[in-house]
Amino acid sequence: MPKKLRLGVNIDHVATLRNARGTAYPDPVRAALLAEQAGADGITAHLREDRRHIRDADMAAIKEAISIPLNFEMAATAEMQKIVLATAPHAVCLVPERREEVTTEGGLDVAGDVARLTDYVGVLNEAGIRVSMFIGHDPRQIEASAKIGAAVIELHTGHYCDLHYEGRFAERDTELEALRAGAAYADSLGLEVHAGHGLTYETVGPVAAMKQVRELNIGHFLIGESLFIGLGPAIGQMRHLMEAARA
Ligand SMILES: CC(=O)[C@@H](O)[C@H](O)COP(=O)(O)O
Ligand SMILES: NCC(=O)COP(=O)(O)O
Repeated sequence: MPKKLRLGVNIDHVATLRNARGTAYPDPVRAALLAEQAGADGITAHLREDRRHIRDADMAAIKEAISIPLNFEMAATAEMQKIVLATAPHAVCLVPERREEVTTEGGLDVAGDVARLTDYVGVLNEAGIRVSMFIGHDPRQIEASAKIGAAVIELHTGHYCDLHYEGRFAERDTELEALRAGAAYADSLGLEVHAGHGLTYETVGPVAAMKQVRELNIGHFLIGESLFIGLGPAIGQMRHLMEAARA
C-alpha cells in the first residue's frame, strides 16, 4: 500500500493576475486560506528574483495566515537566504532561475555546484528548514542532491507535460519512465521524493501512481481551472484524481 500522497497548492499565479493591474486583488493570501480549507496539505509559493508574481510581503503574510506548511521556492542566492531565514517556512525548494524564462525551464544543476550548495543547504538545515532540490531525473543530479545534505528532491514534470500536450506520446512515455526510475533511485538513497510543474487533470495520474512520490506541487493549472469551477472544487477534483491513481 503506497504511503499518502500530499498535495501542495502553488498560489503564484494569483499574484500574476493581481500584478497585471497593480491592484491589491486577487489576494494570494485569500487563495492560500481557501486552498487550506479545501484540503491542501501545504502552500507553495515562489519568490522570484524579479518579483514577477509573489512579492516579499506576500510570503510573510502567507506564512502568518496559514496553519499548514509553507514551501518557499527560491533561487539559491544570498538575498533569498536572508529573506527565507527571516520568514522561517517549513520547507524551501531551491530552483534554477533565468530572468528571460517564461517559467522554470529545467532542473537545478546541483552536480555542478556541490561545494557552494553544501554550504547553502547547511545553513537552512541548521535553521530547521527542510530543503528540497528541484531537479530533472538525471541520476547525477539525484546523487549530488543526497551528497549536499538535501532531505528532499522535487522532480521537474514540465517536460513530460509538454510532450503530452504536444501529442508526442512515445517520447512522453520515455520521459515518464525516466521520472519513475529517478523516483526509485532517489528513494533508494534515502531522499524524500516530490514532483511538480505543469501538472493537470490529464497528466497527474501516472505521476501520482509512482509509489515513491510523497508530494505533488501544483499551481498554474489549478488557478486557471478555478476561474471556471472555483478553487476549492478544482483542488477537490485534483485530489480525487491523485487518490484514484494511487489506489
Ligand atoms: C519552480 C516551479 O515549478 C514553480 O515555481 C512554478 O512553476 C511557478 O512559478 P513560475 O511559473 O514562475 O515558474
Ligand atoms: N514546483 C512546482 C510547482 O510549485 C507548481 O508548478 P505549476 O503547477 O505552477 O507549473
